[in-house]
Amino acid sequence: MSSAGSDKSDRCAVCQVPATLTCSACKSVKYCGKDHQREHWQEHKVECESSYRIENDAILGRHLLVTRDIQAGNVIFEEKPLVVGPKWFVSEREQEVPVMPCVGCYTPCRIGGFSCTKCQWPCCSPHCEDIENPNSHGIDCEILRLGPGPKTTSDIKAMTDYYRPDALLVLKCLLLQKQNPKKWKKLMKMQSHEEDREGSELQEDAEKRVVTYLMKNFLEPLKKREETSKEKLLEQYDAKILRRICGIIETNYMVISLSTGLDLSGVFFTACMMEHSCMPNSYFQFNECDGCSISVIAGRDIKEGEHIKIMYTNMLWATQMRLEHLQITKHFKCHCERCTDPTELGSYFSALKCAGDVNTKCDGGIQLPKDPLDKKTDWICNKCPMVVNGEQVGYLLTQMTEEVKTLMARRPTVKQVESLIEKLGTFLHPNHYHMFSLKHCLIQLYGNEMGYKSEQMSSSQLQKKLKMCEDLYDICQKLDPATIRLSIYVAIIFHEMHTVYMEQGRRMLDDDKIQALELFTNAKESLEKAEEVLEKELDGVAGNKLNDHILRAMKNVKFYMENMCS
Ligand SMILES: C[S@@+](CC[C@H](N)C(=O)[O-])C[C@H]1O[C@@H](n2cnc3c(N)ncnc32)[C@H](O)[C@@H]1O
Repeated sequence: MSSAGSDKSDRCAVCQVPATLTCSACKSVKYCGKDHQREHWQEHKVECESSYRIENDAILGRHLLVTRDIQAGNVIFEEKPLVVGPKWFVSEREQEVPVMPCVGCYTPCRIGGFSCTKCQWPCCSPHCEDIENPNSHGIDCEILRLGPGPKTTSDIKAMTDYYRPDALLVLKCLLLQKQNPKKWKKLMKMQSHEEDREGSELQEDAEKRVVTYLMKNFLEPLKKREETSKEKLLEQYDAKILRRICGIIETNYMVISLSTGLDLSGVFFTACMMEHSCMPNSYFQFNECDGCSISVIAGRDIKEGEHIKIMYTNMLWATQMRLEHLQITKHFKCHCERCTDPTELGSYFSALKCAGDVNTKCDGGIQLPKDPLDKKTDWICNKCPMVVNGEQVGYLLTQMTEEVKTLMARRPTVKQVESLIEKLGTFLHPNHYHMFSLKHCLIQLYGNEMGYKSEQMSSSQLQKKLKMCEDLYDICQKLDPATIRLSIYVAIIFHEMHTVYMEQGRRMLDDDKIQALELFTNAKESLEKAEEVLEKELDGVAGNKLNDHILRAMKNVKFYMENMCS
């Protein structure tokens, strides 16, 4: 692991020799002498004046420690990116779609449409200002021009294969050494997990898609050009440095979802030091108008001495899935409170129902992993002696995952979702992650599908939907008590609760206006809660869309409260 420039240790933050001079303001960074203290000030002053500092330990590496209490909702710090570029992880399906960010300004553009007249890479318009701006596309263009271009421009496959957004991101990182040496120096200090990546599938993929591709098409021609012209454009551009950049990106990149619906990747020097926890205390937002700068915000009250923690993986995955994802992409094992608890904070998100053995039926037992951190662990029942081995559980879940995925991919009907819930319910705890996703889908189908429109649903069906919403909310609260990561899910749940209250209120209007008003008030409160949790997601397309929907629903509720209940 590379070392930090300003972590707290007994060594000089600049040259790493043993040091005794301490920064008098924060008392946390040491120097060998005044010269290095002065040299380091520009970099250090941000953290010196802030409510956190960089620490370093053997397990976490660099991480951020809070130096004074921070209230929920407060911005802990803001930072400009070292690099912003096209998406790093491009799925196989996405690789075939002929759309990529404009090589100048990142507006989505069609491959085969407009292109930069010099390098021929796709751009949004012949008048794109960034294409002409030497600070955004200048040096990229100089390198991209050296490439041979796609085999043919009449075949979309040949074009999508040639114009690779992930390789462009790596090139953008590489070119920092020319464009902005200070940023390049910082980038090179970031963790890359180079040794851990050796021989891994991710590394082999990056080798083919990025390293070999960039070397063959652009960097070997650059070498030839440099040899002929005797002029050096870049100091380092061999395969080794490209591999290192791939590791730095994979370990650190953040997904920036633009309002255009396109995702970019960003690398930030300090924000990327935030550690992972499946129980995060902070979240972040990007500001598109400010070059995609990041704001890190406290998701709950954070006490002095706590670490700033975000979530690198999916909160709605089971422990085994999260652990595997973190191991493959970030090379560590999470030991947070949720990962080490077989019940996953009392949510029973991975729990199975125990069926007992052939001779003795089990009476309502629940099966949980004995050691949740071990993939091969036995699963034991909390009521009977039944033990199932990890492999069998894995096999069962793989089958179920396939079934759930297939159903969800083809716009399922209420009946189809209900029947899969019933089928899987024989084996799975009602809170299991498969049950959660099916039920979350079902609450949105109830009220919308023909035959299940709110006005068509019976009172007991409405009650069933409401109960399902409450149960789902209860699970979300256990997994994410301050609703830091599950805002969209929770907002949907509240929105669906509101639809039930509205329908119940409408049915009461003729008989009991006071009770109807109470139900409309419940609907209004549910929408207010939805609005509140969505605040964290207002920098994204999905959050904004849902927010608009909620604002319209709120107008309707207020209309009913003001005009129908008197
Ligand atoms: C985005 S970087 C964070 C900064 C990094 N610690 C450094 O020193 O540059 C992600 C890496 O930090 C380490 N890390 C983050 N969270 C961790 C955790 N909860 N437990 C162990 N290692 C963690 C892992 O090595 C991971 O690949």
